[in-house]
Amino acid sequence: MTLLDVKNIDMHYAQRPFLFQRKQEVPVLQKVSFSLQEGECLGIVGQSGSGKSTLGRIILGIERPTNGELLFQGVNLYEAPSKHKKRIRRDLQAVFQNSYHSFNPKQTIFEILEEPFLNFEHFSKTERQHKVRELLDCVELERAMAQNYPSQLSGGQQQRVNIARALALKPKLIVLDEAISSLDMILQKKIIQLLQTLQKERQLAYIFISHDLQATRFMSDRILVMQHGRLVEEIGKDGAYQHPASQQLYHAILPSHPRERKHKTK
Ligand SMILES: Nc1ncnc2c1ncn2[C@@H]1O[C@H](COP(=O)(O)OP(=O)(O)OP(=O)(O)O)[C@@H](O)[C@H]1O
Repeated sequence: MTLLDVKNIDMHYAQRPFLFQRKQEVPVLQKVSFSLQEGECLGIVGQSGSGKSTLGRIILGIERPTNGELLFQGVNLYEAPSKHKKRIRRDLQAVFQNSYHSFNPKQTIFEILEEPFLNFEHFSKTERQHKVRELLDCVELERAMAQNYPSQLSGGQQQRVNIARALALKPKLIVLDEAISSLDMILQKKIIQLLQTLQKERQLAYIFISHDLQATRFMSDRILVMQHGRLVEEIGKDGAYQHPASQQLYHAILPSHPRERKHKTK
């Protein structure tokens, strides 16, 4: 079943071309349309500045597009009455790249993870403690870590806390914007495996935004390639890269062995 329908999204920002010049409307997204099925992982790749994060913010309801429609389970995200919006906010969560900056450093991990329940549920303290323990188990973090502060955790552990927080309200879709980019290769693999397990267990859908084609390919059922604010190609799981923008991204991946690198640049 279709979870998300993105229809003809345009986004313009007012930018000053040069100092002291009058602001002009610059198109950052143009006629972006796609849909996402329940439980699907859709990758969005593109070079820096192609509009990936802007699109992610629009999907999350953080920014309103200049034109176009966004339907979440058939409900228009920007026109919905507040009761519906609250429901959509639960179902739509995000994990961003810089995990540390998304925390209040004065809160313990327990306080960070109990917050969604305080905001959206009427659980007792004991129920919240139980739920936080469940979340820590889910992302394979020690329960004792609940008493720590974010600064006492490694980057990988912080990103697990972020994923746990995103999972708290049992969402239907998580937008992962460069969510593994700041981690080393081994941690990236572990987090991808964790995300894939959670996806299967919970029928979760992901939008996996990245400039890393290799990681996105590994993670996604389908990939959309963006260039200058437009979707220029859709690639299936084992599909070939046809568009020059996709090929450029593909050729930017350095194979691990120098012999393969030589072969690839031919
Ligand atoms: N609030 C804003 N005001 C003006 N311009 C903006 C704003 N946000 C983004 N832009 C512009 O929109 C374009 C796309 O930015 P965006 O961050 O969406 O790209 P991206 O593909 O996610 O890049 P990266 O991979 O580097 O994060 C850029 O040229 C950027 O300068």
